[in-house]
Amino acid sequence: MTDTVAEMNKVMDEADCLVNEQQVQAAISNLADDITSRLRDSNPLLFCVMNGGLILTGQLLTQLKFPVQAEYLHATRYRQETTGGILEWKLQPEADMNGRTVLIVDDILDEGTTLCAIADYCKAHGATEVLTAVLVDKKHDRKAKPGLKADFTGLEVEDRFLFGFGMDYKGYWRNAPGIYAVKGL
Ligand SMILES: O=P(O)(O)OC[C@H]1O[C@H](OP(=O)(O)OP(=O)(O)O)[C@H](O)[C@@H]1O
Ligand code: HPA
Repeated sequence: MTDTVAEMNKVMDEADCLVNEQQVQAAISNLADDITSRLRDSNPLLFCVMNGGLILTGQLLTQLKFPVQAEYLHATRYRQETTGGILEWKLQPEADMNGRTVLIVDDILDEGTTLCAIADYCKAHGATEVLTAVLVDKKHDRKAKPGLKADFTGLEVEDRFLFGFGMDYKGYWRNAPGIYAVKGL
C-alpha cells in the first residue's frame, strides 16, 4: 500500500460521520422535488460545477421530472488545500445561455465565492435568471456576502472540513458515501 493510500484510509478511520448515506439520499430527493416544482416549466440549462458537483448532479438528474439540458463547467479555488484561494476557471461554459434560466449545481456553498463568481459569469453572458443548488451549506459567518444562501440547499452542516459525496480532502474521498469531517479540522 502506498503512503498516500494508508494516510487516506487513516483519515477515514478517524473522521466523524456527520450525515449518513440515507440522510444524504433523503436530502437529494427533497432537493429534486423542490427543483422540479420551481423549474419544470422553465426549460433550464443546468451546469454541473466540476469536480465537486459531479456526484450530486448525477444523483439529482435522474430525479428531476422534466426534460433537462445538462452541461458542465470547471472552476476551482481550493486545489489540495483546506482554505480557498483565487478562483481559477479551468473550463468556462460553452453552451449558449443567452435568455435562459440557468441552474448551477455544486457540492458545497462554503464561503460562496465560487458560486457568486459563476453566477456573475452566467449573468454577464445573458442568462435571464441564475439559480443555485448545493448539497451542503456550511454554517459560519464568513460568507462572501452576508446571509448568502443557495436557492436550493440539501443540508446545513457544521463548520468543519468536510469530505464525501463529491467533496474531497487533498483530492481523495469524493466517493465517500456520506458526509464526513476530517479529525481536527
Ligand atoms: O464556497 P467556496 O468557499 O467558494 O467553496 C466551494 C467550492 O469549493 C470546492 O471546489 P474546489 O475549489 O475544491 O474544486 P473541486 O470542485 O475541483 O474540488 C467545492 O466543490 C465548491 O465548488
Ligand atoms: O469543507 C470542504 N470540503 C471539501 N471541499 C470544500 N470546498 C470548500 N469547502 C470544502
